[in-house]
Amino acid sequence: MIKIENLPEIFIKAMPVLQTLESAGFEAYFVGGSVRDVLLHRHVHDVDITTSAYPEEVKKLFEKSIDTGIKHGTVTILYGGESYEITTFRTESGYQDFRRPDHVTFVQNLDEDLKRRDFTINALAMDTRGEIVDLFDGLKDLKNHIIRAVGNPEKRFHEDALRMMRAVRFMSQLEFKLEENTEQAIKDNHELLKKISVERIREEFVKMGLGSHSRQAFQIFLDTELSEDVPDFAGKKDLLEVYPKLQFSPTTESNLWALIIILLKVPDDQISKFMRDWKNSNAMTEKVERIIKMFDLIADHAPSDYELFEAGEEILINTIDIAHILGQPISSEALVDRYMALPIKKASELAIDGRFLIERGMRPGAKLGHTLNRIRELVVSSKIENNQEAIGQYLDNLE
Ligand SMILES: Nc1ccn([C@@H]2O[C@H](COP(=O)(O)OP(=O)(O)OP(=O)(O)O)[C@@H](O)[C@H]2O)c(=O)n1
Ligand SMILES: [Mg+2]
Repeated sequence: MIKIENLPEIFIKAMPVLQTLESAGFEAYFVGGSVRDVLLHRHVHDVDITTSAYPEEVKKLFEKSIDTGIKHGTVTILYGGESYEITTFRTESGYQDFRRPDHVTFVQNLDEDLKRRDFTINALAMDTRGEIVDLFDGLKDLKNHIIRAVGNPEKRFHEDALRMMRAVRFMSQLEFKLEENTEQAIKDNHELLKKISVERIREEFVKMGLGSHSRQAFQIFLDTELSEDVPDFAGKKDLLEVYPKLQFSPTTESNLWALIIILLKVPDDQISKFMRDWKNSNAMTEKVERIIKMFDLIADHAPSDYELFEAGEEILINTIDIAHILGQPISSEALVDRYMALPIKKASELAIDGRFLIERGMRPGAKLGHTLNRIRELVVSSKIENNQEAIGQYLDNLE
């Protein structure tokens, strides 16, 4: 049996939680992503715990708990300033709608619980001594970089169709290959994805897009036809085929969307609909629209100082990145240098505000706003210095 020495701090901190459960006569293990990631020497972001104790029994053992998903056997407990999800050993039965179990059945042993998990690499458990429970050769698949469904892949995808998206997401994040039968089952069942909420699909899609092997994973996302069952992608395979052939991958969520929108040739007036179809936030939509606008602008002409200012640092960097990914010849260094040399980079850095104009006798209203904009433009393009004296002089000359 393999045993992990030198467990990361996050496990050490959680150990008393497992020990509390064990002392009360229950079994308890770390399970899922945390065990996989520690074995891969990847950062462990949270630990999930599975136990033979029923939710009510778990709650009795800890002072503070929250009923996060008590129907599904999950309680969140607070311990040592951290929160932990503790889920009772369970199987899932009766997946009428391919999404969520109709009801869960608690089971008395770990084996039954591990059997209903998605992939072999996610079906590993670790006990309080750091010993690994590996019923489905998950360790071998970890070593060989393979994503393989636990048992019958068809069954696993019928239980929860999102798992098909999780497969390509893990390919991208972990740089793993998809086992043949698992891939075939996705090809045969991709349509089940239509039953899954867009929010859940989006989460996996973004993780796939931002993983280190996103272009390879994207190819499988297309080959398996999963792409036919997500919003606005159906029938667009020829346009999306460009993605896996790109030189680089996007590194921000906004750039992932901007890139997809550019590849799909979504017209400007349809971008917000596209973003809404994917249930993106208004803030994300606005950012993506600004990046695409700047991308088009840069393709059309060398931006003025004021256009650089209006874009702002984040949009500019993202736009340069997109141009880079798409192999567009732009002088990114020169653009960044010019941006860095702008006299002001934010509207709030202007030496005057509306009050300054009012004190000089201007009445609040449209004209004041217009004057303020004009001054900002002149300051940004270095035609007036950014101080009250120089701006005052400019206003004197206007009168
Ligand atoms: N559709 C799903 C979702 C989750 N799981 C199981 O629940 C564990 C925890 O799920 P989750 O936190 O969503 O994924 P992780 O594998 O932990 O990956 P991440 O690092 O993204 O959290 C998984 O490892 C897997 O064993 C599953 O079988 N089927
Ligand atoms: Mg997890």
